[in-house]
Formats: sequence, C-alpha cells, structure tokens
Amino acid sequence: MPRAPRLALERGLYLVTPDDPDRDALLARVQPLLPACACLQYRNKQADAALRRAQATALADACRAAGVPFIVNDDARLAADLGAGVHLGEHDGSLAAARALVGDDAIIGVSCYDTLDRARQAAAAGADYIAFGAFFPSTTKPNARRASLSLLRDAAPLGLPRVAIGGITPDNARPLVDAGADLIAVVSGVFDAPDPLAAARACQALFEIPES
Ligand SMILES: Cc1ncc(COP(=O)(O)OP(=O)(O)O)c(N)n1
Ligand SMILES: Cc1nc(C(=O)O)sc1CCOP(=O)(O)O
Ligand SMILES: [Mg+2]
Repeated sequence: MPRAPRLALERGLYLVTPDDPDRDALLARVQPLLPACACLQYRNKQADAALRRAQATALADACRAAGVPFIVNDDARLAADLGAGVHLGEHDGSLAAARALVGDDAIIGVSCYDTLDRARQAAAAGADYIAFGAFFPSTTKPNARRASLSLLRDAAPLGLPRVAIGGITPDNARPLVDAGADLIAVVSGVFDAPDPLAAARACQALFEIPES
C-alpha cells in the first residue's frame, strides 16, 4: 500500500475506537464523527488479527477520504501496511523499531502515563506526540495509572503536541485544555454518550475548531 502524504496533527479531539466486534458496525459508528475529529486511533483489544486488519483497513480508507490523520494502536506492522501512524505504549516495542516500519512521514505517538521522564525519552527518540493519563477514572481502562494536570504544563518545554487521555468527557476536559493539552483522547466520553456526534463536537469546541 503506498503511503499517504503525512497529515499535520491539529489540536482538538483525538477519537479512539471502542472494542466493537463488527467491521461495518464500527465504521458506521465512526464515520459520522470524522468531521468533528482532529485525529482517529483504531484500538481494539478484543479482536483477533484478521478482524483488526479488516477494521483498520476500513477506517484508514474513511480517514483518508475525510482528511483525518489515522493512527493504529499497538501494531506498527499493521500501521505500516496501511500507511498509518502508530501509538506505542510501554509494552509495544521501541520507537526505533516502529519508525523503521512506518517510515519518517508517519506519526508515532508514545504513552508517557504519569511520568515526565518517559516523555523526555520519547521526545529524544523522535516521537511526534506524547500522551499522559489517566486524568479521570476510565471505564475503558479501569486500572490505568492516574496523572496530574501539572504534568501537562511541565511537558510544554519538550515542544511536542501533548495528548491527555483517560475518562475524559466534554464536561470535564476544560482544565486539561487550559493546562496545555493539544489533543484530548476519548473513547467512552464520545461513544457512550447519548448523542456521540454532539459529544464529539463539544470536545472540538473546547479548542474552538470549526468542523472540516
Ligand atoms: C493517545 C493514547 N494514549 C495512551 C494510550 C494507551 O496506550 P497503552 O498504554 O499501550 O495501552 P493500550 O491502549 O494499548 O491498552 C493510547 N492507546 N492512546
Ligand atoms: C486507552 C487508555 N489509555 C489510558 C492511559 O492512561 O494511558 S486511559 C485509556 C482509556 C481511554 O478510554 P476512555 O476515554 O473511555 O476513558
Ligand atoms: Mg498499547
């Protein structure tokens, strides 16, 4: 698959997918939200490799059509095959290995949890963004470590986009944006909302960004 030209990472809502077991159902849930997103991550911790590839391929096509950067969680090989970016956590291999697979033009983001040291290392290794969390209790990841707002401020000198994640909703995100978050990464705060599109728009509105 030829690599799509790199899309800049804008400030705003970083939508992360829920563990949906069906390709078409997931696409139908995500596609209407893309105009209200700065970025989409495909994350499915329940799917087998075949379903992950099928879902990620469908979402990559939808994101390309919508002009939204697309990032695959955990799997740099799959990301490389789709011309996508990749998000790496502490158990997802080295940034150098991922970079060798996805290439210089792809976005690589790194989980830094609750530590500035990990963010410094990620920046030195060539990360394109750093993610901190969890800022609130998360139903998606109940055992996530908790991060403090000061971390977002303290990471500013690293000069990379700062992503906040964990239990974020349109109603609790304002302090994160005020503390310097460039993107807010959200699963349940959008997908479990009574009106997901309204929730996505409310997240984007915190950054005062019109829909594309
Ligand atoms: C934007 C963003 N930030 C953090 C994570 C968490 O990554 P990780 O710690 O590898 O955990 P899993 O998501 O793989 O369960 C993320 N996915 N995205
Ligand atoms: C995937 C993930 N990573 C986290 C971290 O803190 O690193 S919190 C989290 C869950 C995000 O889902 P929700 O918006 O539903 O809380
Ligand atoms: Mg991971």
